[in-house]
Amino acid sequence: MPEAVAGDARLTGKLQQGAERLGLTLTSEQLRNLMLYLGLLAKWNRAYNLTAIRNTDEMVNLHLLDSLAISQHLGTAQHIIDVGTGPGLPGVVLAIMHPERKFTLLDSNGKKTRFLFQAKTALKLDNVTIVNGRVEAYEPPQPFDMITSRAFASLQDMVQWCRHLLADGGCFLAMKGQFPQDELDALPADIQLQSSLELEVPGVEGQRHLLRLVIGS
Ligand SMILES: C[S@@+](CC[C@H](N)C(=O)[O-])C[C@H]1O[C@@H](n2cnc3c(N)ncnc32)[C@H](O)[C@@H]1O
Repeated sequence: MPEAVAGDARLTGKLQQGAERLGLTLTSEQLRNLMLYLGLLAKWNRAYNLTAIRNTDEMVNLHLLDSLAISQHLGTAQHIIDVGTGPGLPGVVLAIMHPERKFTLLDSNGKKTRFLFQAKTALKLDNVTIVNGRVEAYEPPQPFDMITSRAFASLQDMVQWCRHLLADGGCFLAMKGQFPQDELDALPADIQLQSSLELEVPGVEGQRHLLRLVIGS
């Protein structure tokens, strides 16, 4: 079944065209790995309820393309943690796109991290480290340049739970739907919004925003 999804020419074309609309030209290896990940997600989702999205067409838009939409916005960050990654969104997609960067994928849900171990092995993602646990309690061997998150927590909780993970000069890259003005207003005074980008994701209705937050002096 993962092979059937991964080899589906229509879904592959849809992913490739969607990526092009985002300004990305996927290599054949990236395309193959993204489709293999889709196949694994669709398969294990049946047994373990990893995501509420069950339809593979919708997964292409709402999971793969939505994650790919931030692929060009990682700047120079080399050491990245995706917090509340769930089944690896956006973390696995970014790790496929950027094999030269290191990604830590963290989630407190054991079912989801067990799936991530399967995906890491199947996709040979040597640049990925998986951590099962609550982010507040995580003590990394070294701090990160960037913290990514999608559908994780309010900005206030995210900053409170994760700021100890950031290296000096590092940033948060938070994927949000509507512009979260109320969440920004509730942030501590030393957290600054460095930039906000409105993203258009093929096949995804509603607003998408990408917020870059830094810790000020
Ligand atoms: C709504 S899901 C989003 C998953 C994925 N980022 C996505 O966009 O599909 C939120 C995830 O955050 C995880 N989570 C919530 N609080 C957490 C915490 N304090 N530490 C680690 N993971 C947490 C949950 O287990 C869940 O998998």
